[in-house]
Amino acid sequence: MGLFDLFREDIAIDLGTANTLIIHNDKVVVDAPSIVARDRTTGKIIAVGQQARQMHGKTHENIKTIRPLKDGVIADFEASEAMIREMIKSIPSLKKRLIPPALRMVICIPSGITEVEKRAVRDSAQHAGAREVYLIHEPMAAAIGTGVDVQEPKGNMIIDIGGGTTEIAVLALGGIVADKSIKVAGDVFTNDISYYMRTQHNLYVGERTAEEIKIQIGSALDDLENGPEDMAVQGRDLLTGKPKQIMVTYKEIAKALDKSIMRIEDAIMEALSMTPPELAADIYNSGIYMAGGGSMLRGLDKRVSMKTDLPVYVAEDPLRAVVRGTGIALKNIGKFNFLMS
Ligand SMILES: Nc1ncnc2c1ncn2[C@@H]1O[C@H](COP(=O)(O)OP(=O)(O)OP(=O)(O)O)[C@@H](O)[C@H]1O
Repeated sequence: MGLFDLFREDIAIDLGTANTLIIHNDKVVVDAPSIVARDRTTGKIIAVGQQARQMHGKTHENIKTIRPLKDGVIADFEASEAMIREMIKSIPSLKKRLIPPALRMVICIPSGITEVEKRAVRDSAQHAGAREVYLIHEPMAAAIGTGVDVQEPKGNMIIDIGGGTTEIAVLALGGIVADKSIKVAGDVFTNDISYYMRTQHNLYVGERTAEEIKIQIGSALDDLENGPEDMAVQGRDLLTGKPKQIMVTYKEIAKALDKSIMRIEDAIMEALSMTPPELAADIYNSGIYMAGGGSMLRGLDKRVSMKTDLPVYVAEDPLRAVVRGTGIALKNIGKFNFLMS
């Protein structure tokens, strides 16, 4: 270990549209919503993560809550930099250091990202204190985090359904052979539910409520073996303006999400059709891996399996697969040639 190593700390970041996760010393030390609250008058950041999320949708005119990332990429540079900085500051094991450490970071980025968007991630990290920044494509990180050996001469298909993007990639020999990225993922599902509530029930629900509905009773199939119980949903009646409650079934949510899921299915079919035949044969044998929070939607694995006639495996703890993979990449910086410095 060199002298420099004593002052260096390594962290892996999954900078997501919905959630940001950080691994330090093999442990997930940050797992928080990607939200920042800013005071409009002073311009100061007053809260990030969970605390900012609690304010989301409930702010008065002096406070603004911002989601710094949109569709997997940085939409508000200043807010994302502040968010990264505050989240790093909150890591208990780093707080103890008398001298601020030189940070080496591995950050994952969507595969369809432009050079300008890549630059924004790198700059945000550097402004937040990183000395060395390495980037890794999200599907690669998701595959590693799911336990796939990405270096072997064998094709593997991974689908990462996050908040802003669904990334579908065929990986072999440490590289991405075919990929398709679409902006249909968890956030669109949430919007579909809000739209359904407004148009079918005249009920205006906020983003948080729509997301709760998705998590509690969301489904990709309208016929589940053990379907969830109906859910009581409160919001504002669009006709009378009064607060109101209605009961919602999972079958209704399956209907609300159907079109968006069809777009994901189409993207998967397109990625499969771009796959070279030898790798297609491998995928036929090994099936498809799914990760990301969106993959937790009830029945989605079954629906993709029915569409592709392939077995589908959902990662253990899908919300953490990407950061787990990023953490493994961090430990193997010298070994993994697909890490971009
Ligand atoms: N049980 C669940 N069922 C359905 N969706 C879920 C569930 N739990 C979380 N989600 C959704 O998963 C999404 C977040 O997933 P994830 O943290 O993997 O995304 P992200 O990495 O922040 O986004 P991106 O990769 O697009 O930048 C959110 O839209 C959230 O509502």
